[in-house]
Amino acid sequence: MDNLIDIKGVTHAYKTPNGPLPVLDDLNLTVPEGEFAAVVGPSGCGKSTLTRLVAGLMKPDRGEVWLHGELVKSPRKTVGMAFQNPVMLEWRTILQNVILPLEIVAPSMPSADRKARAMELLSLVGLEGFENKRPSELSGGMRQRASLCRAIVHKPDVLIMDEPFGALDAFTREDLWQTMHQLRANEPFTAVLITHDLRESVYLGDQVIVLSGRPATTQFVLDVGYPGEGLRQLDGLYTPQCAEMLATLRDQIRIAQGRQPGPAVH
Ligand SMILES: Nc1ncnc2c1ncn2[C@@H]1O[C@H](COP(=O)(O)OP(=O)(O)OP(=O)(O)O)[C@@H](O)[C@H]1O
Repeated sequence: MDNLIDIKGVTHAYKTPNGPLPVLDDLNLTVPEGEFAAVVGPSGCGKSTLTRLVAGLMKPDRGEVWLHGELVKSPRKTVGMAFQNPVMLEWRTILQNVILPLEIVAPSMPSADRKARAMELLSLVGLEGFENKRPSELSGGMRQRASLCRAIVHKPDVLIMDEPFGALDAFTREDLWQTMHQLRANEPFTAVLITHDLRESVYLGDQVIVLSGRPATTQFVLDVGYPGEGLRQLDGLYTPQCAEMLATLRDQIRIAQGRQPGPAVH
């Protein structure tokens, strides 16, 4: 499998009034095409910075970011993004919000095709019938569903998500995890998910990348062998196999925070 994302020796420091703040240090990371990478690490270690570099919104001081065999030098249209608080345009309907990336990336696409593509995704995530509502008429979970549709409507090379489920209640979050799997089953894509939730990282990720404390480097990579076949089931999170993966990740986070690993979980 080819690597869709290849991050090679990336080092970056922000310029601040108190001098440079080193954030990433010789970070290497690869995500094969079609894989879902979850990135976890201590608060403030540089996770969001990493997403900005992959999207081409910033350039690293040193090192290279490659997407689909091309060196990233500027913002990429072929990246889809979703954040904790979806930014929706209130003067547009949900359907018009979802269509927006197509207007930018595929201006010559007939409007009936744009609409059909957006409706296909909206019905997949259970929002059929809400397409003519305004964003403020939807719940937070519904808005996030619509925002995921908008992030992949133009079939981006990679979907980057920065804590997209962080502001949702636990039940809605688990619903959205399942929606994420349905979207991938329908139309496989490569994804990078930043999260603070280790269960989420194991439920959604094919690999979980643990970043060290700032300046961050890749400290540990867990290959997730999720129990069961086909679409992942939430019950799988309560198996000994998942408990062990979660214990490993918890230990790695403690190490990244400069603390002692915890006692073994049985
Ligand atoms: N534009 C900027 N200028 C200066 N410092 C910045 C800038 N953006 C981020 N930082 C600092 O860089 C460090 C890493 O920030 P970043 O947002 O990448 O971390 P994070 O791991 O995503 O954080 P969190 O887990 O809290 O969301 C933080 O200390 C932050 O304050």
